Amino acid sequence: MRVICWKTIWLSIQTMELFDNLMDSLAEQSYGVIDSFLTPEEITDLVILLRERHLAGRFKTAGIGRANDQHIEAQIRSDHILWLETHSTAVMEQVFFQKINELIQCLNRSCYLGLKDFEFHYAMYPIGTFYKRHLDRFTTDSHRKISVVCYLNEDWKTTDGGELVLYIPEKKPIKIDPVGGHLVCFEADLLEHEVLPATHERLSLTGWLRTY
Ligand SMILES: O=C(O)CCC(=O)C(=O)O
Ligand SMILES: [Fe+2]
Repeated sequence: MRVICWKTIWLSIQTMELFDNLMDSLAEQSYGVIDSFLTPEEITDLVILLRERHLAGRFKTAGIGRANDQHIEAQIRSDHILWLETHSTAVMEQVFFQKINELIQCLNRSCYLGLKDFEFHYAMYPIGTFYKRHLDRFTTDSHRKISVVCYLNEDWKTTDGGELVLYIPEKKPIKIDPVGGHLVCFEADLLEHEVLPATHERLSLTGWLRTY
């Protein structure tokens, strides 16, 4: 006899509701936020992975420009990044990718975006570092449709700074605190944005949903 796990059903109904709200917000304002995309335990596991890899010297100073034409511009951005491998054997990264795949399916169903792929990197912003106002999509690569940032900052306070500022055309800029577990999505070719300096190290998973 099949046992129905009500907790699983309840959790997936909750996730669907969160995704529905995100779709509405994306359609109306070109951006959306989910407050509890990751649980505190999931954040802790991802931070452990991030720190292990950082200690192993695998992070690089982030550059600007296309993948095959990157150069470092410390006046524009000064975070350190490490790209994730899609076929990672780390369980927590696979759990994260599974959630991103569910998000992609939802976006394709509701917004007909034709998303087929994603790419993500860990980002570590040391104290006082920033990423000046920019647009994520390159003029020569139109396949990045949606920018996604998932924060990994445990116990973040508003006074710690490090806000993501979204510049929505003809509206007042929106400031978002990089609170652990929060996920922000926005249209990669539309919204200019910047990362303000923080008084604490600032951690995230940042990526793009692509049409291939
Ligand atoms: O970390 C954030 O809030 C945004 C990061 C960002 O804009 C980027 O990596 O392109
Ligand atoms: Fe960006």
